[in-house]
Amino acid sequence: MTIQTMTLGYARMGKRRELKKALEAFWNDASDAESLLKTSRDIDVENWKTQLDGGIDCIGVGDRTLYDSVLDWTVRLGLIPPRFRGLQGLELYFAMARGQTGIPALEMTKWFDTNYHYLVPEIKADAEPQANFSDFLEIVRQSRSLLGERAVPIVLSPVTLLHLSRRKGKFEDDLAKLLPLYVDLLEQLKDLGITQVQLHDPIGVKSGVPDLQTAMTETYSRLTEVGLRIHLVSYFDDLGENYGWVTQLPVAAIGLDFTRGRNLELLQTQGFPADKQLGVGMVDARNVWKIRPSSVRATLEAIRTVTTNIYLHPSASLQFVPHDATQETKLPEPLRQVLSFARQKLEEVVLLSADDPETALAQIQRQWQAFEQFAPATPRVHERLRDLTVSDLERSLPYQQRRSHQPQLPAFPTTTIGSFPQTPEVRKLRLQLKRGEITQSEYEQRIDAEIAQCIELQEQVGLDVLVHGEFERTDMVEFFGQKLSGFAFTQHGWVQSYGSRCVRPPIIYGDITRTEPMTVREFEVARSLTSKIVKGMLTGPVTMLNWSFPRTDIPRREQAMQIALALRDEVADLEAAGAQIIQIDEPALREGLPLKSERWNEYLSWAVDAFRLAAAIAKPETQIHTHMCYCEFGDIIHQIERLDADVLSIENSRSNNETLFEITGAGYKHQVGNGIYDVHAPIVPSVEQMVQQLQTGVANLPTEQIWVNPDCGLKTRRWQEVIPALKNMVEAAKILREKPDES
Ligand SMILES: Nc1nc2c(c(=O)[nH]1)N[C@@H](CNc1ccc(C(=O)N[C@@H](CCC(=O)N[C@@H](CCC(=O)N[C@@H](CCC(=O)O)C(=O)O)C(=O)O)C(=O)O)cc1)CN2
Ligand code: MET
Ligand SMILES: [Zn+2]
Repeated sequence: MTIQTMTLGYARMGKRRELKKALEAFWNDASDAESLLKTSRDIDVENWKTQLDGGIDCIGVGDRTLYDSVLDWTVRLGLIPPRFRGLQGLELYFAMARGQTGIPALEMTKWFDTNYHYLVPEIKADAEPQANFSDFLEIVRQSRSLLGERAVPIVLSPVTLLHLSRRKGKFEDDLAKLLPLYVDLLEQLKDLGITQVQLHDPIGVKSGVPDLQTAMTETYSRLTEVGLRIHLVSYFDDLGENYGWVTQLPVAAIGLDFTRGRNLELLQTQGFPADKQLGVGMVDARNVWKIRPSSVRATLEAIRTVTTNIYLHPSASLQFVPHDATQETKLPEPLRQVLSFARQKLEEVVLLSADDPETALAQIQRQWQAFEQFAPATPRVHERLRDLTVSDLERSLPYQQRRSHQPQLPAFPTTTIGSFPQTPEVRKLRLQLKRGEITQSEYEQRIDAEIAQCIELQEQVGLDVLVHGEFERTDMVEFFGQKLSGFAFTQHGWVQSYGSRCVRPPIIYGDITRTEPMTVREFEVARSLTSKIVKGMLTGPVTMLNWSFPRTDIPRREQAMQIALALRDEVADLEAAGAQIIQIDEPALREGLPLKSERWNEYLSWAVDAFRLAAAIAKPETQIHTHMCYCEFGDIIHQIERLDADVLSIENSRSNNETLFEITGAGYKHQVGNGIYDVHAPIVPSVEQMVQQLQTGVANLPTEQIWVNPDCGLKTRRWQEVIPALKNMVEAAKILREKPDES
């Protein structure tokens, strides 16, 4: 019998990133709300058609968003923090996402272990949420006119929403406030003729969530009374210790991720209730590789021995992969043949549901064989890794001893995180180079002019440690991917990171090697233009891995170590070129932490080792900085210490110094740059605000441990925001130098 197929959400930006362009035009007052909303609707319709034409039986709808879908539910549920009261409509929505002068945005953080960021709902104890689901109902109505019965609304579960929120009240009180609103929503969907809904509840895969069983039991008992078929969907890992009771919840169907974690094992050992349907997420929505025929065949067979009452879907929303691999005509054919982006994932789900998928699977098997002959293998890398010893991961002097050999700077030294505005002009240069309209040497000359301007500006502003500005980089990961062999990069492989911002994650397809220095030229240009210290800037091995699409045939650890070797050589080259300070960014280190704490140690042990392998070659005189953003550290602070970076700069400004408290509470002894302004909001922070932030630092850390910097790179900002903001920041540092104790 043919199996039913379903999708759990689709890429949101449009095939040519139409939404990004529409959003940015709207924010820049170059277009109106009408045309923004039209673009968004058009993308939705296009996506629905793609899924319909792809032969999907049940199409997830309602996940389209103008910024972030968690924010959408926050607004629909009327969970508006008091500082936004008085605002309405799109103005309210974008103020919550991006802030307004005097009104800070909601905090932004990572969506589980992905590079997608959501806005954290804030719920006061006395919140009285008033829901308005009209936009969602309108989307559902539109989808039904095109898709009819196939449209299945995607709803974010109140349990996941609350667990991801900053809350002041008791969990059960907050849940009790939300449940009637959700019941109301399902009633209204039912009135539209809807018979089934997806409730996305990924929180169930995290370990150690308190009172989850009570909350989910209460939620699904209430919601199921409305009389719709509820698909409870979980993804990103297995249900772990929750498997037993989750599968007994009063819902019609449960979707599980069979690409990560050990759901198959749980299914085999604990069974699956005969009265429920099992959603099988077997096509990996988080990576770009085609299915491996032997492995999907085995998984499907194993599942079928437990239950045959199944439907098939990708392992999660397809928002995490680009649109269409057939567009990547510049990639070598043997590689392109084994790539699967969103459109190909649909094909895979459909082919697996067919009565006899064998012919198609055999063809995919042949494509994999051709790929394996083609992918680069470099024995030298394996030899180098095999020959490593413990001392290769160790700086030659401990922190306290090497510190005095390193650059001596004024108290509260000021610096930036690396990037400066990526203006349309800089991007255009790259486009011109790509089209052959300018030569490589013209391109470099123009980049060097940007560097020169940036150095001059930093001197004028009075920063202590300068950077070259990263103008030559499309993105901190893609840039290195383009320089290293073993990485492939795409032309159109965009995925949303947050709001209108997208990334093109490179694809790791072979052993990784560095064929030449990657950053030395621009570093030298910058250094030649100033007598101040210029920091060398690198992206760390774990971040490169986590923000790429990795290979699935060798462990992630090995891939991280290969990248680390390449970076180690780069660190040595930067030092040789005169770098006294080198920053190795690891913003994705924390994001890669497994969702289950019992797997943390395994991950952290190799992740931290990879960083150390890259950094430890530095001489004691060289100061190693690292930078992390959008994460909490409290629970992994000892592993952060083990990185043994001399200076750690952290994102902080949107989360009220919590990260700083976590660090100081744990007695962190190395230097810390507590990000004192939020670079992701288009706002210039005042001197007073930054002095205040710094004073929080002073109250918690000895002065000699404190650095002064923004909370992340400035590439998304405009010069007119950056210049006054940095001037204010330097001014704030000066005030602290003069009278550190006064407020
Ligand atoms: N990989 C990654 N993940 C990250 C971050 C990060 O920096 N990198 N930072 C954190 C926040 N996330 C971010 C993600 C993306 C961007 C960002 O600025 N992305 C740019 C794209 C960067 C890029 O590749 N730019 C290309 C230009 C690509 C482009 O749009 N080209 C145009 C032509 C040029 C033009 O007309 O503008 C086209 O192809 O149509 C370049 O500089 O060369 C964007 O969305 O606008 C910022 C932060 C967490 N995760
Ligand atoms: C997402 S972390 C960014 C670090 C990088 N050096 C930059 O300044 O953009
Ligand atoms: Zn950052």
